[in-house]
Amino acid sequence: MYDRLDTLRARAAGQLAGVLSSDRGGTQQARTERDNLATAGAGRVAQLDAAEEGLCFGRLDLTEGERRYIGRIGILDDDGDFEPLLVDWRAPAARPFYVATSAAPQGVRRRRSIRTRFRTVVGLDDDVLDLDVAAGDGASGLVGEGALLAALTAGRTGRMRDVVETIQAEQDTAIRSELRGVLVVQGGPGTGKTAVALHRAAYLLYTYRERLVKRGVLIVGPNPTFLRYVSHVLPALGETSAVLSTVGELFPGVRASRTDAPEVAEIKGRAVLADVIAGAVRARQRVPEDALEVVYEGVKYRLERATCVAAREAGRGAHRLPNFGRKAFAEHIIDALAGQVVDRLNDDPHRQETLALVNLIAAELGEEPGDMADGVFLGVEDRNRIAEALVEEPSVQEALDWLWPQLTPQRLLAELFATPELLREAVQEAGEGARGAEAVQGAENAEGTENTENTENTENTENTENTEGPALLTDAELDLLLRTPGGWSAADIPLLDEAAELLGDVDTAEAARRAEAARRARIAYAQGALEVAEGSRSIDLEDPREEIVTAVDLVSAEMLAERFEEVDARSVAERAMADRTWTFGHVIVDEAQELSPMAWRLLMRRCPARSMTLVGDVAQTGDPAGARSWGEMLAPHVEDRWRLAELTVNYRTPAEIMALAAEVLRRIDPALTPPRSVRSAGEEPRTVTVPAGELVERDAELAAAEDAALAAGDAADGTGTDGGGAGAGGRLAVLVPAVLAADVAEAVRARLPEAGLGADPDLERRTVVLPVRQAKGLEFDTVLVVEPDAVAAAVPHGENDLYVALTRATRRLVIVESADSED
Ligand SMILES: Nc1ncnc2c1ncn2[C@@H]1O[C@H](COP(=O)(O)OP(=O)(O)OP(=O)(O)O)[C@@H](O)[C@H]1O
Repeated sequence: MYDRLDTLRARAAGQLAGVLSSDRGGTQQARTERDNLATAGAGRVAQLDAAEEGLCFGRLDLTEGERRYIGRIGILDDDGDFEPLLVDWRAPAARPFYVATSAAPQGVRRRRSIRTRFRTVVGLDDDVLDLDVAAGDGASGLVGEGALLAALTAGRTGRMRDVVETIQAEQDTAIRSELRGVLVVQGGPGTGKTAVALHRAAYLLYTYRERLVKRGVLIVGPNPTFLRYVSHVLPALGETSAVLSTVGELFPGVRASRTDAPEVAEIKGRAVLADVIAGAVRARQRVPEDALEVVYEGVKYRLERATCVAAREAGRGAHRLPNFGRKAFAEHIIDALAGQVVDRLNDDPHRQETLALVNLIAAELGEEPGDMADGVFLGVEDRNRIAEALVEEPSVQEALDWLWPQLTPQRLLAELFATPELLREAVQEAGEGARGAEAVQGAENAEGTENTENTENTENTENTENTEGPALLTDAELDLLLRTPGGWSAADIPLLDEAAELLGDVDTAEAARRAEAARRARIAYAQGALEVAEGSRSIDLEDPREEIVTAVDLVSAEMLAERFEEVDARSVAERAMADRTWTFGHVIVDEAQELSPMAWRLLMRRCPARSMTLVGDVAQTGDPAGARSWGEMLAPHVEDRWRLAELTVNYRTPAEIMALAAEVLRRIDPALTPPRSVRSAGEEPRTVTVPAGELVERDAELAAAEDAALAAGDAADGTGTDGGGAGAGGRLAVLVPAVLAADVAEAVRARLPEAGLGADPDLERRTVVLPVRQAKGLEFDTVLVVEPDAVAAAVPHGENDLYVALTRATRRLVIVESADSED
């Protein structure tokens, strides 16, 4: 198989070299096609390279005598019959490797796990399924137990690895679940949810390639540290077309750099903010109490309230989105002003004298008095010219901007959060808007019409009665939202997206309009080209008895135009991340319990087809805006149309450590069951109690001792490197309450200068110090949890954070608490 891999690789590399060295000239079209070929060729080479390590890892001996090899990619024999030499792990034929048991052997007699190191086989594990039945074995429920345990006890490296060789049956079911609809994968710590999420992405891209490569698959993770931790898994599986992102990176052109206090982030995450933003948008379409004055050519004109109300109605009637309705509104205002200017000029006190003079001249010339005789002084064209001049007038522009500004999401939110009056107006308007919409909704439902557009805006208004309801946000909450402008936080991103949605993307609409105009131009051009072809058809060939096929018969103008369309050479990922309105073929969310209702609204917009995989654990929710229940979280978007896959086996945390974590889980919710650990470590968790004043120093001391122990392991393995760099012997994390993070990091640095510290530390360092919240989704061989009581006491999800912290270790857990905290 490796011989065949070498051949395929040489061929792919040769083709790529050919494309790259070919003539760089030619038309734009030719260049773009060449770029696309080169990208595809490079992808193929990368895919073949990725298959090198562990190319073939399984064999199935079927009862019927067939033998199948399972591996990272599919390889066909090329001796003429193109029999599969190796079956891709994602192909249906590979499935029994993951799910066959002695109770349900699926035609499998023997499953063999093959372990290789480079190109040498170093181990075999056989499950003889019919023998297992005879011996009463196979009760562990694990598939390929030997290979699995070998994988689980290996030292961690600071990067997540793929698990294709040892996927377990319940994970396989989730991975291969169909593409459509919303799949929720719920599982306790260490049950392989992240592994499932990533392998599912690879499976979907393989199985539904045509459909998914064009729109892309988006994988959302909780923070950049986590994304870096998992970022090697898909490339190692030969997949490079998934987009990894946090929610904070999903608004093009904005990078979240500001940090919100947790209570502020929580308010910003509430679904009611959608109403507040809708209110803010409406409130920006103002009318004056009495009238607004504008100055044109030194003369004051009044825009009466009634005129402004009528203009606002005209704008709102013209388009649902204010940035598109504004044109109609502005035309109304300008028209009203132009009318006033014309009237004023016509009422000029000198007009009668001028008229008499003009008539006199006309009479002298022996001409008719003409138009002017009936009093029409300024015609339609004059009025249009005045209107054009008015649009340019600063005073008029100022009035228009006050009445109905053209807003970007950034300007709307920056001004909203910096101006108490705007915020209050927005909330008031939101209350009225929501009540109004609810009434409309009620009426429409009564008529039996379905209105999907409005449901999203009214979904959180149960508590706003038709009469005056409770305020959507309290005064104290409004105060928390106020801040000076400058920079955006992660919690602002869904709000910006919401605002863009409610205002109308002028840029996007403009781009679409230009694209459509260009398409029409190309069609017109192509039509011309076809006509020329038709006209120049040789007369000699025009034999009515023969069916002559010409270009005109073969292609339509549209087809020809498509051929000339410039193909966008950017990757799907690049295009998707640059376009706010991009919709993905599938969206996968890891640690999905952490997302706020506002973040869900953003993600749902990126996936209108609702083809999604959401993995997480509602018992691990740490974010104040996160979810308590999947049903509650999903109801506004898909009601109860989602399916659940549950993972019950913990592959990470040894039984001894899990027993301790289970106590915390009981405190979170006695109804929850901890996942069953697949192995024990043979070592109980250790608690070290230290005097309160020495806590920080002793943490550093213990961290140094554990670091040294891991380093010794590295040295024994022969994988160690100098200092605190990467080695395969294992990783240590010191997990601390946020308030102690800086002090402990400083003390650890003094002893271990190479340790990974700070907001986004390098996880490949042997030792890292992390605030507990940052440890979500990660794992380490040894974990030191500092001051667990302080972690648990944090509001509102302290116990959940502690549960997360206690379940990060694959081998050893040390708890450090101060004597005071024990009291
Ligand atoms: N089938 C498997 N074979 C080998 N290792 C596995 C398997 N499933 C999971 N693991 C390993 O178990 C560990 C935990 O997996 P993962 O991080 O995906 O769990 P999780 O459910 O996302 O955990 P948490 O919710 O605590 O973040 C990882 O090291 C992963 O590689």
